[in-house]
Amino acid sequence: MATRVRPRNKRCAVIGGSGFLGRHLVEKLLDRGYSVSVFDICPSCEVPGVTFHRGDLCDKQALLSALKDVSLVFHCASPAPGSDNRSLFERVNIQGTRTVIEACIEVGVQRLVLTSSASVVFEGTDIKNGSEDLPYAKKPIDYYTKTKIEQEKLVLNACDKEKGFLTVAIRPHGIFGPRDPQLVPILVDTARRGKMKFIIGDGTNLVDFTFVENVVHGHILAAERLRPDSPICGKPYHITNDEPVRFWDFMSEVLVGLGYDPPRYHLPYILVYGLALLLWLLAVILRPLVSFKPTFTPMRVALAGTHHYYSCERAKQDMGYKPLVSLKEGIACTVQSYPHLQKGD
Ligand SMILES: NC(=O)C1=CN([C@@H]2O[C@H](COP(=O)(O)OP(=O)(O)OC[C@H]3O[C@@H](n4cnc5c(N)ncnc54)[C@H](OP(=O)(O)O)[C@@H]3O)[C@@H](O)[C@H]2O)C=CC1
Ligand SMILES: CC(C)CCC[C@@H](C)[C@H]1CC[C@H]2C3=C(CC[C@]12C)[C@@]1(C)CCC(=O)C[C@@H]1CC3
Repeated sequence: MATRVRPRNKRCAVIGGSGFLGRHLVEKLLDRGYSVSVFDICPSCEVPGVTFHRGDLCDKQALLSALKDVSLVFHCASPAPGSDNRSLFERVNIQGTRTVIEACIEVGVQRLVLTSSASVVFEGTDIKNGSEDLPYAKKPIDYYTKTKIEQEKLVLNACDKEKGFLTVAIRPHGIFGPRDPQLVPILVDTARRGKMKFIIGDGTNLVDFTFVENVVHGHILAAERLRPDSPICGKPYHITNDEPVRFWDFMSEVLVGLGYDPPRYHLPYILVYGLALLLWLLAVILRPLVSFKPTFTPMRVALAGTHHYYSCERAKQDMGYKPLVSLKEGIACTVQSYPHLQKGD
């Protein structure tokens, strides 16, 4: 069978393309006529039509061969936030991202789109309709956030119109959707262990949850608008569903959709946060002897008990972004994609 040769600007690579967001992105890029290579440490990307390169993004030689002939790179690889492994985060998100930038420049990649996170400005206190002008968190709550900040700075500072290397960072928040390995599975696991009975705080805190297809849409718009004359070069952009929702209403809707009871009883935020800090400290101290991972980490408790929603006005203005799927549709689609997590299964 003859293979169609695509123009270089339609040849892209997705680093982290086997992951949750990465794989949705790969599928949409293929639909839009891109030829796609995936570079990932995890070998689970079996999407037909994709060239798969297995490797660690800290390995420059492996990257150089995977990025040959590619003009556009999406970097959406990261260790999972729950891993709480400082050296892994530093190695992959900081040193690894440096390596990605060097490799891109060496092989002549012209555009690099980073998946950052809106959490780079989150310090555990309320953020209401936060814009991209908010400063980076001075005291990030965890190593994931700390290294995502450094990663974003590296990518945005590497933007160089003279050298023809353009970069942009997309900051999604609370991504959910089919095949998400985090939000719904952790929620259901917590419910199955009988720990989802409590609302942390008064339950009125508003947050952003963003359906994965909207996040993908934001990435592709950014990539296609990344030209030397564009205002988006070297800048970060929030991508959300633009429908802040009460954290506990969202959790309840997902739980009820899957057949579980919603949480009912209230616990004071400060008490739960203090307990989570204590548990985290215990886990660190006891790590040489026993390994246990608390469900209620300080970061999760902070996310569950504060306002954190962001304005995506800038993405609307500069790249014509508009969410394609509403929160209601996104939740329905997500719930029905997890038949195995339904109560009783
Ligand atoms: N999920 C969310 O709510 C949000 C996510 N983000 C960001 O979006 C991006 C994608 O997240 P998501 O899809 O949820 O995460 P996933 O864990 O599903 O995907 C990340 C992928 O990167 C791979 N990876 C990890 N380390 C390396 C490495 N050293 N070299 C090559 N590949 C590696 C992972 O493999 P393995 O599974 O084997 O580790 C995985 O396949 C991340 O950058 C994350 O920080 C931002 C905001 C919110
Ligand atoms: C146990 C319950 C209190 C909470 C269960 C749900 C949580 C697992 C998720 C709710 C908000 C999510 C979230 C992220 C991970 C999963 C949650 C904590 C991120 C930390 C993922 C990475 C990011 O960049 C930011 C996300 C914010 C929201």
